[in-house]
Amino acid sequence: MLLVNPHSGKGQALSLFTGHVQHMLNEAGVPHTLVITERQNHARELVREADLSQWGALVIMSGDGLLFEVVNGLMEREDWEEAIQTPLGILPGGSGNALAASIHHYSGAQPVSSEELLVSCGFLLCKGLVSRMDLASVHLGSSPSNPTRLFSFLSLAWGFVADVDVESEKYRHVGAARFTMGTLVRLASLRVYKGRLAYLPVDEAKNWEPMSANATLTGPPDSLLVPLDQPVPSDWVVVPEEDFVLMLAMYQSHLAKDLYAAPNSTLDDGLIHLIYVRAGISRTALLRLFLAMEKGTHLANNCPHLVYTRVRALRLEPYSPKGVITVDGEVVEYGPVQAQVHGGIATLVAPPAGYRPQSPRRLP
Ligand SMILES: Nc1ncnc2c1ncn2[C@@H]1O[C@H](COP(=O)(O)OP(=O)(O)OP(=O)(O)O)[C@@H](O)[C@H]1O
Repeated sequence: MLLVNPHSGKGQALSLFTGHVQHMLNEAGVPHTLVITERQNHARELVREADLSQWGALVIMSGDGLLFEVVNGLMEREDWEEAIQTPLGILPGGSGNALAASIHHYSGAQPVSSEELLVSCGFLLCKGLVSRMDLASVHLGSSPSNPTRLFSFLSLAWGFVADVDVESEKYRHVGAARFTMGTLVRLASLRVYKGRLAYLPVDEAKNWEPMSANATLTGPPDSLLVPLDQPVPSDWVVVPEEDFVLMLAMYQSHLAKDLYAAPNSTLDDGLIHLIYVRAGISRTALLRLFLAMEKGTHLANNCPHLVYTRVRALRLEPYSPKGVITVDGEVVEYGPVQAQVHGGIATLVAPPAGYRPQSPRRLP
């Protein structure tokens, strides 16, 4: 099933699909049914109810937001454990296209233009290789006794990055350049975000009483988390600083096509790559970090304000009453939030680790 959001990106997803990918699928003998999404949550409802045995894969042609709906629709099903093993595919039709860029990168290919990225993802779709993908379970807790849980395949952001993501929506007509424009605008009014950040380092992962053992939540138990109204367990690290410029948790390599934010990440490493920038960084140094992020060299920049660490779970408690938190680029309820990674629970149409593309052969 190929779900196309006709409004994604610059509003050309359907013509991009028919112009670049459809004939590739036909030539590769990949039968597909096109579903044009009609509204927000259409895809989520559709996959929640669908007879999944009919489909070899669920592929979306949109930005990451439509895949976010599909993942959460699958995880809301009674048979979530089986449902989330349905191979998921992505064709870049948005302006960010973080997962598509990550898959392209994992395939060993060099960075390319937006249209070439679409062709590359179409080609990988025709090949049909599948891999495991991590998901993070994210709890949003303005009401700690009844937290909302959702599943994320890409990122959790607060502060500078989340603000830029939301504020740059108005520049979406320029495509991927919207993030550069948004970054420059926000740099001009750089601010400090106050809150408490804590995390479970990779080596400390110990299981606690499963949090989702209550019957109301579908999905795997979050054995590393305790309820949001309780202090974090003793083996967590509480970051001493409470003034930040940004917090970014990534489970894939790219935050957008040209933002190679977590260069050490792989599709199913079972890790959250946590990056935070402490307050006190100058505008110039922050700009330098974002410029370096295009090449993925920002972590080697020796920036004293930047901290990078690999974790299994984290908790963020923002102090300011208003603000923006994004999950996979989508704005979610603002307030305390915690997450834990579930290694490799989803399946993605993407080449496995170590895959190297064959050099093109000339047809006889
Ligand atoms: N026909 C539709 N009309 C309006 N909204 C839709 C429609 N189909 C899907 N949506 C919604 O559009 C939202 C944005 O989609 P998505 O993130 O995939 O694309 P995008 O916003 O163009 O991508 P990007 O954020 O990279 O620019 C999704 O949350 C989805 O629910």
